Amino acid sequence: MATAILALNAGSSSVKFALFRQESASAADRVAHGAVEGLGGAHPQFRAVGADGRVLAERRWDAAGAGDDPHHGPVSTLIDWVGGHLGDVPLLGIGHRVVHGGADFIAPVRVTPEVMARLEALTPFDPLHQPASLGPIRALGALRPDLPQVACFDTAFHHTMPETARLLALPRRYEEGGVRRYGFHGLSYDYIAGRLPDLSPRLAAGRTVVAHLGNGASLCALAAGRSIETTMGFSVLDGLVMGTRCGQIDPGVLLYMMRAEGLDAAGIEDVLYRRAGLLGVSDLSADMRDLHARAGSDGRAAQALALFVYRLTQQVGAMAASLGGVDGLVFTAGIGEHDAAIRAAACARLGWLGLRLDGAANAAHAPLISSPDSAVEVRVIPTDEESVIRRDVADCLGGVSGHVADEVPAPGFQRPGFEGPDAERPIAERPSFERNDDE
Ligand SMILES: Nc1ncnc2c1ncn2[C@@H]1O[C@H](COP(=O)(O)OP(=O)(O)O)[C@@H](O)[C@H]1O
Ligand SMILES: CC(=O)OP(=O)(O)O
Ligand SMILES: [Mg+2]
Repeated sequence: MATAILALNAGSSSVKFALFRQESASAADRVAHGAVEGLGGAHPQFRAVGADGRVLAERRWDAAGAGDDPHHGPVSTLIDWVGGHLGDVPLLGIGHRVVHGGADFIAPVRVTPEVMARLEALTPFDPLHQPASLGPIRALGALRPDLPQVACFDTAFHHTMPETARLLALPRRYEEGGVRRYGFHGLSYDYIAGRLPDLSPRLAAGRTVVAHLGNGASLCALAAGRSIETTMGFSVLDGLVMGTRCGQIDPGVLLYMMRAEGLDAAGIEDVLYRRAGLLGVSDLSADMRDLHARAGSDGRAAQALALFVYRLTQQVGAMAASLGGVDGLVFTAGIGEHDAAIRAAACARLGWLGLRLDGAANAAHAPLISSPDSAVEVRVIPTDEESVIRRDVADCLGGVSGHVADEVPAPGFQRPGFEGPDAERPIAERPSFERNDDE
């Protein structure tokens, strides 16, 4: 019998969703997707689009008088629409992207009041994403207590990182309190790792740097498909320059903000999460498309682009050092999938790795964009966090799981044959950096 699964991906101002219909263990189809946008604003709006791109529903409403919970109205609109759209097909459950799972949650988990309490306790670790992740779960729990909900964690995929990579150089008591590196964007990296065996057995078995470049941006070092390092750490602020987040920063700057400007925690949080990054440097926009459009005439827009690419390539170098070389580079998410100019600029700076871009393939957004003589295989793979959530829900609730589950290994899956860079294996014995079969 057919069943359905709803996958939610909540951000600070929007909730994206995908609705899957599963006929059997081998067939799961995305029948609709869409978003509620403008959360917290005066006029949130809901839009659902079918698999063929046709708009199935559009609603806009007045948030005034909707009560204290900004998620209640949007979530009730969504779940009512889903029920009507599915007709007789039962909804098996709802999966949620939850950004922080802390040290304990290294696999998807069915939401219970006890699980919710533990996830709420992680809010100080990510004061912006965690409430956005948990809001829809709470609202749905109140509206539809009969529906099972599953939390799928952005942190879980990185549980394979070696201990050394997890440590921050702080007094031990911080580590004992959970102040250590976690890594994020794990649902996206899980999806990419699951695609590699089909797309490139060489990258699936080798050393691959994945660049998830969206509003939030990070890199992941995959050794035989497992995360061994990533640029985000304790929080989603670390690593690359992002739309409005600072990325890697000297902590001395925070002390300066406190002492010289008198900023408190909320003030610093506002600067680092919402006013920094591309927006802060350009003083113009957090959106790459705006910056490209203005870079010719606006020096600060050009500088923001240059800094984004500079830090990106520097940190690809750091991932390469952790992996002991690089066989592949994968671009994904909004910028990674669509911005040929950023990919070209980054690849030009990575020539020292033996990387050679195929300019025409890159301009055409082809799946393989490196030239045949490149020592590093460069690919563009559109990410799909929602299909990983669907797989996790199906696995967690013991129902059927469809084709993605066959492609994407479950969290905790241990691929044989690569112990990671902390293994006692000399670099010379690891797969060669120059592994081009044509050479
Ligand atoms: N055609 C494009 N060219 C350049 N950048 C793009 C393009 N399309 C989207 N982007 C960038 O992608 C970013 C959003 O990426 P996305 O993965 O959708 O982010 P998120 O899921 O974190 O909200 C936007 O801020 C924009 O800068
Ligand atoms: C973890 C994170 O930064 O998520 P997003 O890119 O959706 O903001
Ligand atoms: Mg995203």
